Amino acid sequence: MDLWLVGTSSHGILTIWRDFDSVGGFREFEILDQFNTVLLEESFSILYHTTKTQKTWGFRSDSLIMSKLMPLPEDIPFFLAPFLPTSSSSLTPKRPFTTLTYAQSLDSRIAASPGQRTSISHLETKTMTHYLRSKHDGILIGSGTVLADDPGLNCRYTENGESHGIRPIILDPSIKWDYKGSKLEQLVQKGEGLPPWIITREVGSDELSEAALERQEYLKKHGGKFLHVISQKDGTLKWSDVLNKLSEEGIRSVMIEGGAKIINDLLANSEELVDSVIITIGPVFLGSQGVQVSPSSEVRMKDVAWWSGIQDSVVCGRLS
Ligand SMILES: NC(=O)C1=CN([C@@H]2O[C@H](COP(=O)(O)OP(=O)(O)OC[C@H]3O[C@@H](n4cnc5c(N)ncnc54)[C@H](OP(=O)(O)O)[C@@H]3O)[C@@H](O)[C@H]2O)C=CC1
Ligand SMILES: Nc1nc(O)c(N)c(N[C@@H]2O[C@H](COP(=O)(O)O)[C@@H](O)[C@H]2O)n1
Repeated sequence: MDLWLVGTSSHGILTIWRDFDSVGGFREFEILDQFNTVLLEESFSILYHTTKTQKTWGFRSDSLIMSKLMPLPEDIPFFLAPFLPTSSSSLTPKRPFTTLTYAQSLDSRIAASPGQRTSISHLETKTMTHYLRSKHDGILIGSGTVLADDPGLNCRYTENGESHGIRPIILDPSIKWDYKGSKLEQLVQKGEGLPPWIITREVGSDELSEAALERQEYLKKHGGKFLHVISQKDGTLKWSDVLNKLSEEGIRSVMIEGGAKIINDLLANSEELVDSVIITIGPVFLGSQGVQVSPSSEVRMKDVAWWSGIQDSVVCGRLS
């Protein structure tokens, strides 16, 4: 369990840091998030009163309930509209409408180091991400991301009080990730998320490790599903096959969030598979140890539009 430190700045913004080395107290801090204090949930109120007096306070991560999202900036729906799936998207069953979307630093990194969950987006653009989730049937990430981030992959944006169930889809060909005990499982148990689908390569059960078979059984028992795709000679899966499989399963739109391997592959090779690209850019340099987005060759975007908010900018476009 991590220790957390909370403090307010003079202009009333609550900042949450995570103890970096977990030993010897708070020596180095990773700034996790900044919340406008009025947006905090009830459970934060004690912390809020404590921090209001400029004191700091340590608490345990299991008592950290995520803040509510911010109100969505009014101009965001209009700005994003040309890049979103519509009700007539993907009526042809070949593949879903596919949005590639992620948050990056100024030096094109999506995490501070491999395997480290790193907050780049401001609460405002995080809210935009949840709005995007509300417009898609599925959200896809790779095994590297699920293992590093233990993400929630649900949609917390509500419209007229209605919530949207988005299907978490994980490209995990060798079933490395364990659903048991994950944040995703906790959300499903609370009725705040859907059980995930796992895309694996089509192999006989004798080719899977004992641990992978156990993970598979557990998830199947708890509402998850495995989608098998025939791999190429090098063991990788063709994106057209992956998307085709999702389409067969009724997914009409999917947002692909990462990580780096997946983003780099799709940017380099898949202009005919990706309909929109939506990138949040946060004002931070994550440094040369960071996980880099940089496709193997030049890629240009067309139909480009920019939006700027409190802290971040967002660029949307299509691959040319
Ligand atoms: N800032 C942001 O918006 C985001 C940041 N991230 C960060 O990205 C990092 C993870 O990135 P990365 O390590 O590159 O991992 P990825 O999430 O891209 O997963 C890579 C793995 O996915 C599987 N995979 C990918 N493509 C294929 C394919 N075509 N066929 C078969 N399997 C495939 C492979 O799994 P296997 O090895 O099991 O065969 C591969 O090793 C994390 O630190 C995370 O925090 C992630 C998403 C968004
Ligand atoms: N939009 C965005 N901004 C960041 O700063 C991020 N680090 C990410 N990461 C992606 O979001 C997933 C986490 O989602 P939950 O909030 O846990 O549902 C993570 O797995 C990355 O795909 N995104």
